[in-house]
Amino acid sequence: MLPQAGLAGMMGMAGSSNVQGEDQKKLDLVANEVFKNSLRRSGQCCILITEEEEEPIFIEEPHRGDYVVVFDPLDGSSNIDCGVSVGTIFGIYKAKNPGSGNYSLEDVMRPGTEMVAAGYCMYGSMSYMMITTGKGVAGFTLDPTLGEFVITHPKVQVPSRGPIYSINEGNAVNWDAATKKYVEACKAGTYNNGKPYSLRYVGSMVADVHRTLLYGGIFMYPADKKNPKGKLRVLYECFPMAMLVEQAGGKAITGTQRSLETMPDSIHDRAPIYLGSKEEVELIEMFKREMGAQ
Ligand SMILES: O=P(O)(O)OC[C@H]1O[C@](O)(COP(=O)(O)O)[C@@H](O)[C@@H]1O
Repeated sequence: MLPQAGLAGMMGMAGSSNVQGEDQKKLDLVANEVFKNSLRRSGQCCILITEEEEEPIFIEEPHRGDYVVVFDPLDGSSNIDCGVSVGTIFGIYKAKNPGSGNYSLEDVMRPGTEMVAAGYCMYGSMSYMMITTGKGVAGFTLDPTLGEFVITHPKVQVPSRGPIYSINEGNAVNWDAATKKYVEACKAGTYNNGKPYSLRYVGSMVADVHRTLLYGGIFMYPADKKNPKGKLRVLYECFPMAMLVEQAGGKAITGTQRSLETMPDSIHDRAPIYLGSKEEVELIEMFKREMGAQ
C-alpha cells in the first residue's frame, strides 16, 4: 500500500522487505509504482524486472510492446532519509521474438552484452540523466526553470586514470588478497608517483558511479567472505553501469571476467564489480590474475 501524501508520509520505512530481505523504504515503493505505471503505459514493454518485486511483471495487451526493462527504482535507499544523493538505474533488452506475443524469462536471463540501452538518473544537488544506446554516453541535467533535461555532457569519456578509489572499507577484513593489495597501493600512491589516492564513498552506487564517470577512478563492490557473490544485483545494477562505463571508454569486471559477459543465475542474482578508469581496473585485474581468488 502506498504511503499517504506529504513529505512526512514519504519518509521512513514501509514496514515490508523486498526479495533480498532488505527493509523497504516508503519511497522505494512509491518509486516502484511510478516507474511500473509509466513503463506499462508506454506501450513499449513486455516484461519488467524490478528490485522491489520478487517475480517478473509480464505486461498484458493492450499495453504490451517488445522491450524488457530491468530497473532499480531507487538506488541508495539507505541514504534517502538523510537527503544524500540517490538514483534510478535501468537497462533495456529487445525481446528475442519481437511482435510474437510469446515472452518468457528467456527474454531476461541474458548476458549484459545483449542490452540495447542503459542509464541512470541521479537525484542530488542537481538531477542528472546518463544514457547509452551503445554509441557512447550522453549526459543531461534537469533545468528546473524549464522542467526539462538539457544536454550538458554530449560525449562522456572516463579519464583513463583517476586518483580516486571508492569502496566500503568497513568490509576490508573480509576482502580477497588482490582487492586488499590494490587498495593498499591506492593509499600508498604506488602507481601514482607516491601520491596517495583519495577515498570517496557515498554508499549510493549511482552517486559513486556518476562521480567515477566524470572524474575517473574506480568503484568497487567485491565479493568477500560475508557476501560470496558481492552485494550488487547483476541485471539492474551491474549490467547497466558496466555498459555505461564501457561506452564511456572505461572498463567493468567481476574480478575474473568482463561484467557484461556474465550470465545471471536468477533475476535478482548478485555479482562482484570493479568499474571505472581503464588503467585502474586493469591493475586490479592483474592482481587478480597473479593472486587468484585467495
Ligand atoms: O552499505 P554498503 O554495504 O556499502 O552498500 C552500498 C551499496 O548498496 C546499495 O545501496 C544497494 O542498492 P539499493 O539501495 O538499491 O538496495 C548501492 O547503491 C550501494 O553501492
